Order: sequence, then C-alpha cells, then structure tokens
Amino acid sequence: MVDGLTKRYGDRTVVDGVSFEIGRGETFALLGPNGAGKSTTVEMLEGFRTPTGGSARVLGVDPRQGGRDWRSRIGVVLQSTGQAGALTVREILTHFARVFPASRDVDETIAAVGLTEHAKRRVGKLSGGQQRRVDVALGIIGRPEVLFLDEPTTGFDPQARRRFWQLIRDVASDGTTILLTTHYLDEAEQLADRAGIIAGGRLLALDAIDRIGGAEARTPIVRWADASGRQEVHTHEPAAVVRGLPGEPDELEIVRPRLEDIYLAMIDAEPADEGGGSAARETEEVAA
Ligand SMILES: Nc1ncnc2c1ncn2[C@@H]1O[C@H](COP(=O)(O)OP(=O)(O)OP(=O)(O)O)[C@@H](O)[C@H]1O
Repeated sequence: MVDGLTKRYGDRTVVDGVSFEIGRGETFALLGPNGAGKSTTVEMLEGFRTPTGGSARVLGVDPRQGGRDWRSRIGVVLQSTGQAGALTVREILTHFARVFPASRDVDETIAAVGLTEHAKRRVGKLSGGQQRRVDVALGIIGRPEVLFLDEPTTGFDPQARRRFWQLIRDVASDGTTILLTTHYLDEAEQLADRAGIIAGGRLLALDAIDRIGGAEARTPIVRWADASGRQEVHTHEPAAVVRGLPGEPDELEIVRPRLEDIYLAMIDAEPADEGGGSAARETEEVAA
C-alpha cells in the first residue's frame, strides 16, 4: 500500500505523490522511462530509501521500521548488484539459503534460473546475463511473500527471458506478491495483472494490463496503401472497413494497439524531464 509517496532530492521531486495498492498474490508492473522514479519508489518500499512524504506499508509494515522478520518475508532483486565474484553459484545460494527460515532447495533454485551447468563456477566468471540470473535466484531463495524485481531481465537473451517468465509465473502461482519494474512492455503483458505508468515521478495511469489507457486507446487500426499513399483508419469495425476496400490493397493490415503503443502515446504526451539526470546525486543512502 503506497499513499502519496514522495521523494525529493534538494529542490527536485523525483517521486511525486504516488499512490497505489497491490493485492496479495498479485503481480504488479511499474513502467516508465529512464529517470521516471521507478527504482526510487521500489527502494522506498524495500526500506532502502526514506520517503520525504506520504506513506508506504509492505506486509502491513512501514519499510523503514521493518526488522529481520519482515526482511525475511521479502525478496529483492535490485537493479544492479555486484555479487561476490569469488564464490561459486552454489556457494552463494547455499549461504543465503541458511539465512531464511523456509528457503527453497538450492539445486532446484539453480535449475529454475537455468544455471545448473554453471553451479560450480565462480559468479565473477559468469556472463552479465548469467550473473543477473544469480541475482534472481538470490531474490527467490528465501521463498518470499513479496518479491521486488527491478529490471530483472536486462541482459537476458530471448530464451533466458522466456525461461525467466515461466519461473516468475510459477513463483506467482505459489501466491507470491510481485512488484516488477521493466522496460520490456511485452514482459509486463506476459507477467503482470495490473500496471502503473510513471513519468517525471507522477503516476499517469493505473489499471489492469488489458485496460490501461482506456478502451479508446485500443481502437483497432486498419492500414493499407493505395495510389495516393499509405492510409490509416481507426475503427471499431475493422472487418467492415476491409470489406469496403477495392480489390486487394497493398500492405493491408489490421493492428490492435498493444501496451507498448499505448504506453508510448502516454509518455510522448508528457513534457520532457528537465531534471538534471545524473547531476549531484546525493550519496546519503545506500541501496543495498
Ligand atoms: N541519490 C540520488 N540523489 C539525487 N538524485 C537521485 C538519486 N537517486 C536517484 N536520483 C534521481 O531521481 C530520478 C529517478 O531515478 P530512478 O532511478 O528512480 O528512475 P527509474 O525510473 O528507476 O529509471 P531507470 O529506468 O533509468 O532505472 C532520476 O532523475 C535520478 O537522477
């Protein structure tokens, strides 16, 4: 539960009164362009950053007050981590499995992220995408009730991404509540029940994945080409439009706007972020 959550750095507001609720067992995607405030929001929910205003509860607890018990019930995959490179995949997972009261089986977890054949390799010797899978394995090893996944599949090859999606569906079907941030709109469509779109720290939309942006934004588009160029009609009766076309038009297609089209239209309508990007980052907070 997030209510009016706000984070300011100096005079810059990077999260601006964001409110949403995620039901138990739900998978929720937080979407938005670079610098929108997704990681800052997630890190406030993880207890790693202190809000400037508003409130948050995760499993009924204010994340800043969450003790060991609370922390053992959440799983975190941060946006970037540098895992201890000298340990092997199995060693690091075995180590973390001991920390949690009801951990998953280490080898099953390694298999679930597709690293069985690399289990005895040092994490530092793995490729970037393979190291990311170790991060994901560490996020789920403790069988968390709430799992935070901040851009979990960046650097994954397409096959690994699909395997990861299946893993997350399995984790979700065990009843785990998941908060996912991603730049891959197809990933959000595949995994999430609901999504929030955030830009410039403000929540622009909040709805079920297949309703976000409203029905109008999903109006089918018929496209074709004729002697005077490319044509496009937005219509709720695409078949009727196609039947009315003469002959066999070139490049005929019927397109149903997907989340990505709707997202891009929403973001394009927003004023560009005039914030200072990486300028003057405050270092008071440690993200891990
Ligand atoms: N410690 C900090 N000090 C100052 N500004 C910060 C700090 N951390 C983040 N910011 C700024 O806050 C804004 C939001 O950053 P955040 O990392 O939450 O965005 P994001 O939506 O996760 O972006 P991305 O998709 O690139 O990961 C950015 O403009 C960033 O520069």
